[in-house]
Amino acid sequence: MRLLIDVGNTALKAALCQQGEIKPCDVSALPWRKINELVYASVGKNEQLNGLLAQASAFQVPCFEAKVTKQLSNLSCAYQQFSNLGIDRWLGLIAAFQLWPQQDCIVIDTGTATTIDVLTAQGQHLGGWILPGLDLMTRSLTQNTQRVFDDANTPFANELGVNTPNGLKNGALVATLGAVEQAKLHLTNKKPQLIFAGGYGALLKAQFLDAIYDPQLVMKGLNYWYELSKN
Ligand SMILES: CC(C)(COP(=O)(O)O)[C@@H](O)C(=O)NCCC(=O)O
Ligand SMILES: [K+]
Repeated sequence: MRLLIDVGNTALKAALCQQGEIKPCDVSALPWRKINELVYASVGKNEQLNGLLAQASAFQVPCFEAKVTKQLSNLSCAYQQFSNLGIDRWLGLIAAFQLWPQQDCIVIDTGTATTIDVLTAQGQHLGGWILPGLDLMTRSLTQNTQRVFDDANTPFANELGVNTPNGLKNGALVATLGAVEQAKLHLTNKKPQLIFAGGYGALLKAQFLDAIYDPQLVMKGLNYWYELSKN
């Protein structure tokens, strides 16, 4: 059994992989005796991760950290300084390339930040953008203005705002949707596969026809990274 750990800036996510099946799990009750290896990716320092690595070594479970490389199988990274690319973005690209081969893809991962990455059918990562996540956008305004306020019960909607919380939330949503539309312009294929992941992935996916929401995209990418890298 393989333990997969994805550390973002907001949350640490864990999953157990057995016979290719990836299931989210709770790190407070791990079957350590059944875990053969721990594979992890982290975009920043994390005390909880350090605790898990310490437990792994206590149970003699080998640990492997995923890193960005310029090339991985036929996938190539757009960044010259490839180690500066967020590992979560690289893992999302690996998963997209494995799951939608020969297809132009746009990978949108909404977490603390919303990242957008453009990938050609040939495995060429063209690059992408880093936006504040939806909550970061709304919080930055409510915390830095006197009269913009939010309302927890107001949904994000792709509509004109007719009150302050609407204007705030819908603005964050349409700014993000607009960036996805802009990403499409960088592909000659007008119907790329849109793949959403992360906290607001389902919300964003619902705004597009034929888009995919895969909450386990980064975890699948982490698993593929390990399979592709260990050989
Ligand atoms: C942009 C990110 C913070 C997103 O991470 P997350 O929202 O999952 O915490 C992460 O991909 C990152 O640290 N990127 C490094 C800079 C770059 O990708 O160019
Ligand atoms: K993330």
